[in-house]
Amino acid sequence: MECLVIEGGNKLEGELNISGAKNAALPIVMASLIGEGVSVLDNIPNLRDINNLIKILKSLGAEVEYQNNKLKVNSDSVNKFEISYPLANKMRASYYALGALLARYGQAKTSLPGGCEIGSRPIDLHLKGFEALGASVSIDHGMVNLKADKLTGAKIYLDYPSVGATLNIMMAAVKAEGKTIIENAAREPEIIDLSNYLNVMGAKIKGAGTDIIRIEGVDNLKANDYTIIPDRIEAGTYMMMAAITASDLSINNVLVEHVKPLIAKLIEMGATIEEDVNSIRVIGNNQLNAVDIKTLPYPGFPTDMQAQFMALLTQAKGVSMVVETVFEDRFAHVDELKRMGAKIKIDGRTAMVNNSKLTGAKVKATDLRAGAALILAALVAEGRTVVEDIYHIERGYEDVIAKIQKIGGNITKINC
Ligand SMILES: CC(=O)N[C@H]1[C@@H](OP(=O)(O)OP(=O)(O)OC[C@H]2O[C@@H](n3ccc(=O)[nH]c3=O)[C@H](O)[C@@H]2O)O[C@H](CO)[C@@H](O)[C@@H]1O
Ligand SMILES: C=C(OP(=O)(O)O)C(=O)O
Repeated sequence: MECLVIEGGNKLEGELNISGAKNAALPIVMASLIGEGVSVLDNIPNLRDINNLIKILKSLGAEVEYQNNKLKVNSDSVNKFEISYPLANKMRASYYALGALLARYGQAKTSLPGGCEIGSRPIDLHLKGFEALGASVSIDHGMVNLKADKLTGAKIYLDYPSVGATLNIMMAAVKAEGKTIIENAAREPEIIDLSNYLNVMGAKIKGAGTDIIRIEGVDNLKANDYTIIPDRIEAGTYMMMAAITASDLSINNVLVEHVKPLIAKLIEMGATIEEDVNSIRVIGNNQLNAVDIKTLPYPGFPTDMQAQFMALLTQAKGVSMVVETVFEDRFAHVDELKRMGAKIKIDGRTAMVNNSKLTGAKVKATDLRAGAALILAALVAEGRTVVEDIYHIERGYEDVIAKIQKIGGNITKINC
């Protein structure tokens, strides 16, 4: 097993570059299967999830080359439409094969997806959407089966603005006959990124980024090249890293509008923020104030930043309240932070966080963002922290060790 070893207490300084967005890259890579021919996708982060996705694409018969953050996909050789359990259960995004394969081949079969264990994470909204477009849906022995001789546009109201359901239904609908309208759609930047890519392949999608998405079906999509947006959650994590260590960091290759909810909270806490066109400088200090947050769909405070922000709140003066509304079970990091001395009390979906002195300990990354929160806590803790189960962190943070070392953090990977 590999672990991270972090010695806390260093001030960080300098600049770092943000990688392409995992949660945009995953659906976009899968959507490359819809376009006929070869797509070259740029700014694809080198992550465990992306490498798993490449295995999935190859298992379906696609030709894939990946080098220097560029991914070339030739979708024309796809000749299988089923993803096995060991491939699907390693990641959430395996379910995007449902929308993509249904659109291009009228059939798809996959085991129910994996991903971070942060709640029950059903896919009922995805399946209702596919059914509304005319697909038959069945679940046998844990495998989801979709079949459609023909897809027809429909009006689909999502009970909740699910990111995955919006992306999946958007993919399935691009070649459906007639018009599809997705109401109460998710508005995350990753939805806009997928819509832009599908549109450069010839799709007719309007309204991505608002809660009503309109799709006019077309006969065919032709593969095209595309560059993925920067990762707002990776950017946010390094913003919190500057604040928790009371350091001065410049974070480059960020779309500032995507991290506005985080900027607002850091300013409320008393950090100094300087915004430029594509970069943000965060200057922390030792006098941060307690604040409250409630996670919400975009443009609210992102649930994918809740764990990292909670680590930061342990260093604020006073008591902060964190309410998690998106996932019903996303506080697994609390017990691990408590091992490091964090004073946090949980009541249902609410956590009360007190100012705490953190000390290094042996902890485990229970999921991706929990792992990131532990790195943040360890960088400010007294002494040495050893983080286990770091494969979760490698699902979502490209070159995390090199990036933190570059700005002066004492972090290494060991066999443990
Ligand atoms: C790969 C990826 O992009 N993952 C992101 C995506 O996950 P994911 O797409 O799984 O998240 P959703 O937006 O779908 O989930 C939000 C809520 O809706 C519920 N739900 C969802 C679908 C469904 O069919 N039925 C249902 O009840 C979920 O259980 C959850 O409580 O958006 C989340 C919310 O921003 C992020 O935390 C994840 O990092
Ligand atoms: C929850 C996350 O990922 P996934 O949906 O892939 O599990 C995340 O990126 O924080």
